[in-house]
Order: sequence, then structure tokens, then C-alpha cells
Amino acid sequence: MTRVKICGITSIEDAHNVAAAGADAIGLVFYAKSSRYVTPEQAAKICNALPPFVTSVALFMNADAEQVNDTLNKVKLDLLQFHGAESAEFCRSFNKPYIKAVGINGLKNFTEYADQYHDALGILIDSHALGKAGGTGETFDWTLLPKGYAKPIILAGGLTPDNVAEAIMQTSVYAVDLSSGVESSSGIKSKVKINALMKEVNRIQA
Ligand SMILES: O=C(O)c1ccccc1NCC(=O)[C@H](O)[C@H](O)COP(=O)(O)O
Repeated sequence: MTRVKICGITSIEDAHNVAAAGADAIGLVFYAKSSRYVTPEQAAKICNALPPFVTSVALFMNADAEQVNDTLNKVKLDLLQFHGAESAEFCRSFNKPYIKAVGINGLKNFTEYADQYHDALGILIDSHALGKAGGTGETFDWTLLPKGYAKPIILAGGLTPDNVAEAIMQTSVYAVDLSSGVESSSGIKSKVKINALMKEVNRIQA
């Protein structure tokens, strides 16, 4: 069963809609330049309102350790997601399970890059250029995904209710991660699109 994470949640209402639709995880963006940015205080309210068994994921982009620790102190988080140029040493320094995101564009050697993060729970592959921010709504050539990599692969980048079934069937990834493809405007999720997404994911896996 392919897992589903919806990233860039900014309200309790959107978190409830994601959980009610049957998605596995929500992502909270702690990158101040993002239109989906939430403060630790906002995120704490969202996470406290989550039902059991829905994973809360904190997304950081080149944050310093102080910001990550401050967020961990204030918010009930299950998993960290590092989306920038964070070293493996930095990612593991919080003694918290993490996933590492990598932008496929311009990446020379996936295995060499991903192997540095050998203690990550999974590797998220997005369409952004290495070192740039994600959440762009752009897809990439899925044939570039590594085949048979030892860790779970999470596919992100331009996924929508219209292309998610094709993406899952073509790639057999562990999970898919979406943001702009289920939004009504930047930072605001659409209940209709979230339900359409989950209907598609369930349809092909019935
Ligand atoms: O969402 C942001 O604004 C953001 C900012 C900085 C780094 C990463 C960011 N988002 C990453 C993601 O939300 C996911 O990788 C996402 O599923 C891909 O986004 P999209 O192409 O919009 O589905």
C-alpha cells in the first residue's frame, strides 16, 4: 500500500480533512520564506488536534540547530524532514527519526548522495534543483528514479489527483508526497482535491 503525505498544512481544518480522507502523514513547513510557513505555536495547535496514527512531519530547509531544537521543544512531532543542504551529521544530531529530501535536477550520483544519510528512514526525491527550495508543483522524469535502492523512496514534485495513479503504477515508490497539487491557493489545501487524490490512490490499490 503506497503511503501518502500531504505537505504544507497550515490549519487544523486542513489537517482534519487530510486525516479524514485517509492520508498517512501531514507535513509542516518551518521555512520562513515559504507561503506555507507555520510558527511552532501554530504547528503545536495543529499537531495537538491530529487523531492517532497520523504522522506529523516537520520540514526544515537549512535551519540552524537552535530553530530545530526550539521547534522540537514546542511541537509534538514524529519525524523530521530536511529539505536543504544539511549534512548527515546535522540530520542525525537531534536523535529523532528523519527523512532526507534530495532535488533530482543536477544530481550526479543518487546512491553516493543518499548513502551519506544511511540512518535516514527514507529518501524523498523532489523535482527542485539541488540546494533550492521545493514545493514548486513541477514534475520530473520518473524514469530517473533509482531502482532497487535499499531505503524507502518517497516521490514528490508536481503530483496531483490526475497523475498520482500513473506515478504510483510507474514507479512503485514507498510513498507519495504532495503539496501544491491539492491546494486551492498557496498554503490552503482543498478538501475536494484531497478527497479526489485519496480516491485515486485507493482505486489503483483495491
Ligand atoms: O512547500 C514549500 O514551500 C517548501 C519550501 C521549502 C522547501 C520545501 C518545500 N516543500 C516541499 C514539499 O512540500 C514536498 O516535497 C512536496 O510534496 C512537493 O511539492 P509539490 O510539487 O508542490 O507537490
